[in-house]
Amino acid sequence: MPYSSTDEVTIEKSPAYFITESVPQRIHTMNASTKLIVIVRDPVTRLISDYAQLAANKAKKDRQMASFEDLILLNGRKINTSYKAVRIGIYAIYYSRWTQVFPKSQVHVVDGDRLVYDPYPEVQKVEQFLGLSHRISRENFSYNSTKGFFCVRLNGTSDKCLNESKGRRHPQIDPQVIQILRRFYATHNRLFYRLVGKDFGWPEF
Ligand SMILES: Nc1ncnc2c1ncn2[C@@H]1O[C@H](COP(=O)(O)OS(=O)(=O)O)[C@@H](OP(=O)(O)O)[C@H]1O
Repeated sequence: MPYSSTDEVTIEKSPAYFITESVPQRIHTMNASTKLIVIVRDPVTRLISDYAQLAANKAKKDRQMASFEDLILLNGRKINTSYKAVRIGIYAIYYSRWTQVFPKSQVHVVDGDRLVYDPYPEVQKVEQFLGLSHRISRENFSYNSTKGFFCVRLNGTSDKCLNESKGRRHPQIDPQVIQILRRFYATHNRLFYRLVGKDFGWPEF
């Protein structure tokens, strides 16, 4: 990480840090005052998004992906917990790991579902958490109906949207499989809500 001067905040983003066991202690050893931000979304949607991303990457190489159901279910009914993308959604495991090393006051959890449909309040909370004065306003977000997402408006006119690899169309999944997944994640989600002190309201059925 580069050094920051007193009027700078250095930000680094690595999604895999959240789940990698060795990372919390290594970051703490590097700088114990580091502030951590994690963006979470309904783990079922996260899992489908993960699958859509892998399928899109395979399609680019003219390769086909196994079906979602074949990957996440054993014998068509039981959740395959050895599938990495399934385990990533058990946020309580990873959050506990981080908060054994860092105080909870240094870990901010962003509601990723809300970040999509109403980004401003989530971004405001991040400014506050980082101790920054409020510079971002509602006018800095404009809804792009073609993309179906908010984009960032910087100088009043030009919009910066995320590229097409973000916000892909998700595949249709059998509602029964969704139900099995929702039941599987429900207990883990409730534990996560307790640990964070916030109910994200992810569907359980
Ligand atoms: N404004 C805006 N525009 C487009 N997409 C948005 C936006 N805000 C949040 N998102 C959601 O970000 C999801 C992609 O996040 P990733 O997990 O791939 O991000 S990363 O791995 O940390 O880079 C991506 O998930 P998918 O919809 O599954 O692609 C989006 O839902």
